[in-house]
Amino acid sequence: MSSRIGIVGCAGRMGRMLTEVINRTEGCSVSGGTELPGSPNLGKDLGELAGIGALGVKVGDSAKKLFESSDVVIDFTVPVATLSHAKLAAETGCALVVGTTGMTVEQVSELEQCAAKAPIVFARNMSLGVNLLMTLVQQVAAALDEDYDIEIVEMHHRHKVDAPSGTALVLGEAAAAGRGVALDQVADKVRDGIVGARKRGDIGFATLRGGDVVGDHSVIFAADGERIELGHRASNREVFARGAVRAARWLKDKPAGFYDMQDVLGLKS
Ligand SMILES: NC(=O)C1=CN([C@@H]2O[C@H](COP(=O)(O)OP(=O)(O)OC[C@H]3O[C@@H](n4cnc5c(N)ncnc54)[C@H](OP(=O)(O)O)[C@@H]3O)[C@@H](O)[C@H]2O)C=CC1
Ligand SMILES: O=C(O)C1=N[C@H](C(=O)O)C[C@H](O)C1
Repeated sequence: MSSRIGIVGCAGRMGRMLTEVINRTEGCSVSGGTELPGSPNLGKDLGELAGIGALGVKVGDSAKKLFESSDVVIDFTVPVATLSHAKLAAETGCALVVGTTGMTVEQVSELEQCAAKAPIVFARNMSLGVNLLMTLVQQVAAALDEDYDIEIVEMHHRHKVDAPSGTALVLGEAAAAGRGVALDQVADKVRDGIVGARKRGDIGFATLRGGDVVGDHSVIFAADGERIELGHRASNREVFARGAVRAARWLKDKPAGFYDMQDVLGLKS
């Protein structure tokens, strides 16, 4: 049977890309989409918004109705909205795929609590490439000692509102795990003014914003005399949307629980 997939935030950059990818994926259909009350996009056709021609599915403002009429809902919005959607998932039992970044530790914990009542995939990067990179970064960090300074550099488009990116933080967590430390004990996210020399063992972050960059990430291991760089560049948003749709299909018959892309892609050992 076809998977009915709903999209909250369907007029956003990722929302529009999701409409296109779901529509062309065999065995999937777009069950509906929402934007906030008052949005100029309410009532518009999701297909028209995505530039693929009318699908006969209009943008609504009732997330509750969307959860009741979908097998899975995909959410790339903002943290506060994602939490209200997760509560609807818990109420209705509808599966949820979350790609929203910029959530606090407390917000992620609330999301996880909702996963006791509905299956939820949460991944700050849905691309296959970044999920493989996470494993590589952990392995390299485990193989090197603190003579290798770890710096994470990311660049995104001018509209991005959160920093460092969710992916940069995930890569930082992978590097910290490789070293057997917690990221929040060693992260250095802001440098401005006379901040002193670099502290041994720190993991530094640098954030660049500009133009239409979809998402570039580099993890640099810098020692005296040599430098190793592992990186990923997304050249379009389709990689994230394909990952999200893959997660939605994987999630359809799963029991309630909190999953990530490593589960979806079978990368956990
Ligand atoms: N995990 C991953 O692989 C990826 C994650 N992301 C993350 O996804 C999120 C969205 O990114 P992007 O698509 O570029 O952002 P956009 O701002 O383009 O899209 C977000 C959309 O959600 C809408 N929205 C906000 N609140 C609600 C609500 N309560 N109900 C319905 N719709 C709502 C916004 O409406 P309005 O504009 O009116 O506020 C907007 O249309 C970000 O956190 C980003 O970092 C992005 C790409 C990949
Ligand atoms: O906002 C974006 O665009 C992206 N956000 C995610 C992040 O914060 O890591 C994933 C991707 O890099 C694009």
